[in-house]
Amino acid sequence: MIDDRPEAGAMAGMTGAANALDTRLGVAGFARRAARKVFPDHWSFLLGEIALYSFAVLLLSGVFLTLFFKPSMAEVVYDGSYAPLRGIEMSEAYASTLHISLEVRGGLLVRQIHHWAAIVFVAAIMAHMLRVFFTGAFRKPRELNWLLGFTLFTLALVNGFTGYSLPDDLLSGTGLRLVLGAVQSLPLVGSYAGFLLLGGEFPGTDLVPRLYILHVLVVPGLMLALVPVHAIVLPWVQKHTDHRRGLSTEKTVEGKPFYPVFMAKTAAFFLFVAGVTALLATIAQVNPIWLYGPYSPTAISAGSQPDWYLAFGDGALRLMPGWDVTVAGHTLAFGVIVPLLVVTAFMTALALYPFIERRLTGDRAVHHVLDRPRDAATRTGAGAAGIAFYGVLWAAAGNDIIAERFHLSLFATTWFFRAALFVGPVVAFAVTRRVCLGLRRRDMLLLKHGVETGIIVRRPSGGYVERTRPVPEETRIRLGALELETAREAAEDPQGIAGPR
Ligand code: HEM
Ligand code: HEM
Repeated sequence: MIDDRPEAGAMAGMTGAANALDTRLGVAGFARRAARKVFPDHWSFLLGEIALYSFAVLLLSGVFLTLFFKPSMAEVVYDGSYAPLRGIEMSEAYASTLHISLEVRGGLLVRQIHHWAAIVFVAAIMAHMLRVFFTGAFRKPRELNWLLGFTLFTLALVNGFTGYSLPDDLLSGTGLRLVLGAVQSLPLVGSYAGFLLLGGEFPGTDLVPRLYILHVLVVPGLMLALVPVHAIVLPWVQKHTDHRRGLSTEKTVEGKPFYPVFMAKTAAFFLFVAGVTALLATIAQVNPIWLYGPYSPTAISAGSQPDWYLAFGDGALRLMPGWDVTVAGHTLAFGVIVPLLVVTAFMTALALYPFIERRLTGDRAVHHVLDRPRDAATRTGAGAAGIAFYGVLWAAAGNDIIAERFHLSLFATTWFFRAALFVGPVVAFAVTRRVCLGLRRRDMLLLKHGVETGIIVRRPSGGYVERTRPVPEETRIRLGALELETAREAAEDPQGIAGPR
């Protein structure tokens, strides 16, 4: 019988192609297993995918920009279409970014897509990192993936900074000047590190080409190598974690197969992320460099701010008093060194958190089932303290704007943030921990007494009691009834194994 349906030809073609590939590479077995691989379904697992897809948008839009951007600090006289800057001397980098924005067809849109994608990218990474943190998904066996993720986070921050610096306008130059100042004030190595970056004295002519190579080759190359290992290979090999629900346990995962369900969903999700980024780039202006003019070492740019994700470093610098100490003829700029140390200590604690928690709790067990934040009250409190610390530094980067808009004294604002930096994390830790403990106790009460029905009955003896009904199985699983019971049983049985700590 001849199958004359229109899709029959396509199917036969695909089967033919699959056979041809299998006879050459022997991939059929793997492909079949891969297609059946199960992915758990939960909205919070999409945060990592948003990061993944905005990275793809960055790569695509970045390639377009390289076609027109000139990474050169050679001086040219502007004669483009933007009248207010005509006749002004500027670097080729700035002139070419103006050209992309104002003359290349679709150039402004792609530049804005690139910039918005960078903003969304880092926001998604942070949200994803917080979900991994608060659910304890970093515990054994995923500590390595946490470290890989942290490396990706740092690389994203570095690339955001180098990208922001490329157009060589007044704003990017001010940011660069600040970072170079910080690098140069490092004891012993500062001057050499500065020369290495600049290829001579500030501003030199090598900085933009060097940042360019970092921005389009070195850092994206490293990320391209690490992202698949982090987001695909390791979750595949170690299996994805899941929340306590349904059939998911430490040994099994409940979810949809990779093909066709997950693939269709994730492809649609990529289009959604790309679409939202393009929409943002269409309606919301970002970094209108033509308004700022070219960078000049003598110009002062007031009110300049970095992209949101680097603001915490700027805030740390703003909060520290400008203390200088001279030791054996060398000036130590504590105003810069202390904020650098604080930011480095914060980032190091973040990177090493899985190992710190393991040490403190003694929990060496393998975990595939996630915690709810309330299950680990101390960890959740520590996370809230970290957010408060970061948040204060971040907000302090806008101390001048806050002072101006709210008609406050700049000194009062700065002192407020200095105090908040010490008090905020302590309060956040104590309050969050207590809230978590309270919620956990409520869960335990529910498991012990059952669900209230509102029906009061009178006992033959005369007393009144409320009738309760058993907690539904799904809720018992979610609240961790099993874990609580095994822990209690083990604790009560002197011969039993020790309960998980
Ligand atoms: C470029 C940045 C990043 C991308 C593209 C990315 C992407 C992903 C994706 C797609 C997954 C699997 C799905 C999911 O759980 O969301 C994942 C898992 C994971 N990520 Fe990331 N991530 C990034 C950064 C980070 C950071 C900064 C951390 C933490 C410091 C981190 C820690 C983890 C861990 C521990 C897992 C395994 C979680 C599990 O199995 O439940 N990632 N990542
Ligand atoms: C982690 C990935 C990346 C991040 C976070 C990032 C971020 C940025 C940012 C914030 C800018 C300034 C945009 C502006 O002018 O307003 C920029 C510029 C630029 N980026 Fe990227 N980028 C990334 C990857 C790439 C890649 C992979 C390429 C090329 C293959 C690229 C090429 C460029 C070029 C040529 C510019 C200068 C032109 C311009 O400023 O419009 N970027 N990048």
